[in-house]
Amino acid sequence: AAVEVSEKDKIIHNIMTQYLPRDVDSILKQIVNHVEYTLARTKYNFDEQHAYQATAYSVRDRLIESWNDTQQYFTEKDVKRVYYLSMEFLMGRYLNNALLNLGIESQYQGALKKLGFDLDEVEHQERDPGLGNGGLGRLAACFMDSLATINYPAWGYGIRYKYGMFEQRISKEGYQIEIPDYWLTAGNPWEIERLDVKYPVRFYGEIKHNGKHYEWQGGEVVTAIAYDSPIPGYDTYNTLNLRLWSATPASEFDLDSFSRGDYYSAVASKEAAEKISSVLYPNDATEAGKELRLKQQHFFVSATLQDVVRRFKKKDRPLTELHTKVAIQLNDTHPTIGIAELMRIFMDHESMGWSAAWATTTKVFSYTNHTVLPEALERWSVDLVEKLLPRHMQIIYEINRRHLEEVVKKYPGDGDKLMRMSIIEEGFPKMVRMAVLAVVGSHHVNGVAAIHSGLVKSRLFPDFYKEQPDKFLNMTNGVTPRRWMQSANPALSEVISRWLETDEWVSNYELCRGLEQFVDSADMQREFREAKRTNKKRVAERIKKEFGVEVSTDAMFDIQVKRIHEYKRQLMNVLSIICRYNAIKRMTPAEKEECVPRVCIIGGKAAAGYVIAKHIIRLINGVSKVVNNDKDVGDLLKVFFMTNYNVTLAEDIIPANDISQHISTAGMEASGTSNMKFVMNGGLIIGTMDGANIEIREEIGNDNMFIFGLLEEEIDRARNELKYGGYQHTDSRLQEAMKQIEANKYCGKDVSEPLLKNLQPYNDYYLVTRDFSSYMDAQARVDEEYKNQTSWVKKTITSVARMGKFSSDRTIREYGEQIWNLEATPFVPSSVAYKTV
Ligand SMILES: [N-]=[N+]=N[C@]1([C@H](N)O)O[C@H](CO)[C@@H](O)[C@H](O)[C@H]1O
Repeated sequence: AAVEVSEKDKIIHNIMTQYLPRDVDSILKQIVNHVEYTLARTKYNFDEQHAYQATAYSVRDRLIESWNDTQQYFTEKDVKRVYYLSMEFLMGRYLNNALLNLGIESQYQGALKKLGFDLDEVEHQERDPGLGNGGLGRLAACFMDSLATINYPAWGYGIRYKYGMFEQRISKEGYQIEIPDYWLTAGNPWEIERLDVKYPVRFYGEIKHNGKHYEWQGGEVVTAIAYDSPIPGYDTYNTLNLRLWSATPASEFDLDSFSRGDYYSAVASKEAAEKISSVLYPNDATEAGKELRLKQQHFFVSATLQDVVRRFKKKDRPLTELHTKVAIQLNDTHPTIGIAELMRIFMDHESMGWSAAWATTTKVFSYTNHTVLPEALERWSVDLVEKLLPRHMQIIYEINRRHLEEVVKKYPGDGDKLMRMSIIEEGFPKMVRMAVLAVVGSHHVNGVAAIHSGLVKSRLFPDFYKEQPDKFLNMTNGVTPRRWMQSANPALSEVISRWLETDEWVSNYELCRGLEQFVDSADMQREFREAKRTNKKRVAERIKKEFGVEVSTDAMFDIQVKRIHEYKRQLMNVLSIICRYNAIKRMTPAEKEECVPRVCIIGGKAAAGYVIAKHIIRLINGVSKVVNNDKDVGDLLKVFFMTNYNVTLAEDIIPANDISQHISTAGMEASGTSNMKFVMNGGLIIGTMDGANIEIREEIGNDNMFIFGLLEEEIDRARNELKYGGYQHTDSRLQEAMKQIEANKYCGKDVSEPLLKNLQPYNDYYLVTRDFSSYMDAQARVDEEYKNQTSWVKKTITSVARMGKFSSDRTIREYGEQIWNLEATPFVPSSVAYKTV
């Protein structure tokens, strides 16, 4: 049917009809325009930082165009949207990713060149927004890129922390120091402050019943303000929205206290409000358990749900149909309070009855678990929830009462099952198990790799799995090939595109299988090696600059970068480095000839309060100092702890890997995602049968990986053997290394003692001593294999070719088909209301 076009539309339509032109000269004008009109600087005098800002604003203009059209198109098509709720979004730098996804990098290169700037240098001006801890936060970012690229209607919702992940510095003694990361010093051109999008969020207070429904009154109210960032898809017009909330005081100023002359509390309430979104809790895979953390969770979830319900209600239809247009994914238990919050909104604001409210709520939410580590499973004391969120505690009690009623009906008298399946953990104090609430309130629950999803069913929620097996799914993680290959590794990406004669693999990774037919081609092998050498050279220069040490790019670059955590066993890595060092010290010149030189790179942050993890960093720096200054060793072994590991550093060093380490105690790394990035960037893995390592091995083949160590099902027995003296390691290399540590060869007693204590059989919970010999055998296999560079490069080519499963596009398609039931909705500029290309 013809679309009714108002006069106003006709006028609007005839201005700004075209998308911003993409030629170099137009882009140059747009950049200089922003220097003048946005940065208010003269076009004759602006430096690299200003050039970055102006470039960012001009790219943002383009994103805003397709962003507005995409949202309008989704509204016009009345599509179902998924809302990804996450306390963390580790986005990394925006500029280069936006230029590549818009397919406009070379034009910007040309325009900036004409202005006397180098695009690479300009991109380095950008701060890396560290709004996340590690894998979980970065996964959310990769997912946003894939959601946009495969044209799924989606929004990301989170918190706009003023202080992101702390900046890590290393003292001259080798200890980690945490520096607050105020990342907004130069502002953020990639966000739009939405002063018109704000919601009240309440805390504390009391509950009244007004005869019709409950009312939550009193307490504290803060205002959530929205900050929107456009998320461009690759090679599509679709541009999604990431909405991050920032807390401000409900009333700008508490005039009453002020007029009472109580100036301090007038300001205090302002600060208290802003504190809610001020800092990210730096814990990875461990819960914070602090009141402010729960406040942060309720803050962003309440604002989000109010926003989602407002959007749904734009069209006149019953809220009992919310699930037909809205899917909400809980990124771990952090947003789980949302289940009680949606019930509150439905019943207290929308007058829905309990059953209708619950029926709709459980059709809206689905939950992803990211770890089985007991210390990471969030539990809040009932007292705290009752104090902070009294209405929610009421609702949680009622959810639990009705839930357990069903359990009792089916298993009368089975008190243990009741206890295991209860959202409330009895005891002093009583606790609310957020993971159980998430399972009870969700229509689907998934783990993030096959082995992990198995443990979620068998170890975390066996009773629930027994009742509803179909509720439990596996969604193996993935990473976006845009940032982690095309942007981070142009050298290798260029080789792949040339041999495949297309760069479509960037949005359809399965096409890379086509590389396998060339695996025996000397030319392809040479080009893969040259790309690797280019990346190793860049990292060698970085090491020279940062540590003043020359490294040879003929050496094998051995990299382990991830959060420092005992289960990730960086300690086992540094112990093997000490053994390698001792072995080299004993080598004859002839043996040294045969020895494969290694550059060992380790990096990662330890949570601020995680003492043992910080000790491990101190030991690594101690070993690095001794080894790197030992003339006997020379180029055969170099060790570096790369400071302040974050997304930008990962993009720089991952392409330079020959071998990367993913050596967690089996059953403890839910998935891992850096393992995928390393192999996609032409390296091989030494690892345990844990997390996604297992599926990577299935996809690329056992010959292309160096697997070692106990299997998950062997762990409990091994722990008991160690604990009760059934097993004592006899590895003389390990004993020698531990003796040296005890002698404080690499660090002081403050560090050596606690670390050695944890290696004692009864204490070695992470089985470092138990897996050590098998690990060293695998390391010896790596050395042997690396000597044959042709076979090595063939393994890397085969591996790159077979990594299609680990593109986050595959992961998101599975979520879309099996959990969210979404339609890909590519925006096609057609109807009158839209611009034309
Ligand atoms: N929390 N948490 N979980 C993790 C990571 N630490 O962020 O989530 C990541 C993303 O799912 C996993 O890859 C990783 O194994 C797991 O430990």
